[in-house]
Amino acid sequence: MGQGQTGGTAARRLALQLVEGVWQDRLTLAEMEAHPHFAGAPAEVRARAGRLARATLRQAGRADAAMKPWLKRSPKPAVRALLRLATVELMSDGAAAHGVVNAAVTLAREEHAPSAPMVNAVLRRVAEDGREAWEAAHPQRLPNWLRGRLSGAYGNARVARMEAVFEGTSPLDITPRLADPALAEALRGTPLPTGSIRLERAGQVSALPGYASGDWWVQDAAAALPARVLAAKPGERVLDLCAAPGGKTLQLAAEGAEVTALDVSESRLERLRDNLTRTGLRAEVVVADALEWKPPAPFDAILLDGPCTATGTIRRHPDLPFVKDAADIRSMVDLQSAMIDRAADMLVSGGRLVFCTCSLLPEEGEGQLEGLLQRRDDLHPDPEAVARLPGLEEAWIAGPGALRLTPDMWPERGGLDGFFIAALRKA
Ligand SMILES: C[S@@+](CC[C@H](N)C(=O)[O-])C[C@H]1O[C@@H](n2cnc3c(N)ncnc32)[C@H](O)[C@@H]1O
Repeated sequence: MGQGQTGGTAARRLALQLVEGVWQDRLTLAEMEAHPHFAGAPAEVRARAGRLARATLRQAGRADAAMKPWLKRSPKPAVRALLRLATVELMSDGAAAHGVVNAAVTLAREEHAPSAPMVNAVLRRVAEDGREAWEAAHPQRLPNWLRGRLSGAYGNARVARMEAVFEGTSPLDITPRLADPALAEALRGTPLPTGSIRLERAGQVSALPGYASGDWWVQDAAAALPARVLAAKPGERVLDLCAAPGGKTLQLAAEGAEVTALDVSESRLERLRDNLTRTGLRAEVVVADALEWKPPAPFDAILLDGPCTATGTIRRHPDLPFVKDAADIRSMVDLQSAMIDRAADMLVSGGRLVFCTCSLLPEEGEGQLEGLLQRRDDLHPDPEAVARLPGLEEAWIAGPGALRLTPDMWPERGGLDGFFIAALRKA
């Protein structure tokens, strides 16, 4: 067996472990990729395994449709994972069919020897005749815990459009430190109306022009909106209450505000500090629990990007629907409401609060806004703050002072992450 084939089987073995870890053990890709077992593999094996695992998590539904006609009975989960992985590679990777099938049979022999002949037979049929069923299949459906909630909030047709988005990969968005028309050209990117720059094919991020000099940072176009709605002014005292790894802190600091960046996670704040160093921007960094920390003085403005189910980021994190479930929602919602109250108490009279979550669930967005307006009579929606947003689209507005972004928006530009953003002012 030549070098390429050996490497190919190693990458597929690692990819199989990743998808099984997600589907069976509910481990995140980030957790597994940080583990020495994965991190110790050669870089090209890791890169290929990561790509293959993500493609499989995104398109397993299509793979099931393509192999169904040739499966006599339902295979056990580990064998199904292997069949899905190989089918996705056969149908979407352009890899030579014999190499994919041989590698899958090798992997089947290692762990599930009695299934190897079946794996061989099914994959040969898929390679020859699976294309039509693959292409005709509905994009992979979200798990029921999430699909039901999203259908209730957005309707079945819109959820189907989101599922189509979740099958594909996402472009790379960057936020410039300064508005510089030459930057998009230098990066061969497209300026977006909201101020971000979008790159269709990025390659290695750290090799791009302006990375080392800190002229920009990676941040989804939707994730860049909350800080723009807050519109920090030079010299203002601004608190970024859940700050790490710091994309929004960098935006606030780039506006010249005196920023305090607080987060409970020391390790995530390390990344924030690295980002500040690279960009040459300044912020006071505080490691603390937002619910317990007492500020020396109230703030002019606060950005609260609360912890949430992160369901708005599925197109970048295809493991997420499988590792989370409905049990995660209640505790997140309670924590967010407590943080909103804490933030409101830390504001000067007349101060601005922007609350946001990268969630698609109304409980973590629209419901939070409704709840806080019922609970508190000192916070009021600030529609003017939203109206000033560059590139604002009518379809994003979700009531006074509120924006709702979903991944099916901007289809002609390549989509964007899901977010809920509310702008408020303290009486
Ligand atoms: C959505 S992330 C923040 C992303 C960040 N704003 C950015 O733009 O890079 C939520 C953050 O909340 C932090 N967090 C969770 N519970 C917290 C608490 N009780 N106090 C402070 N931070 C907390 C997490 O560590 C996490 O970094």
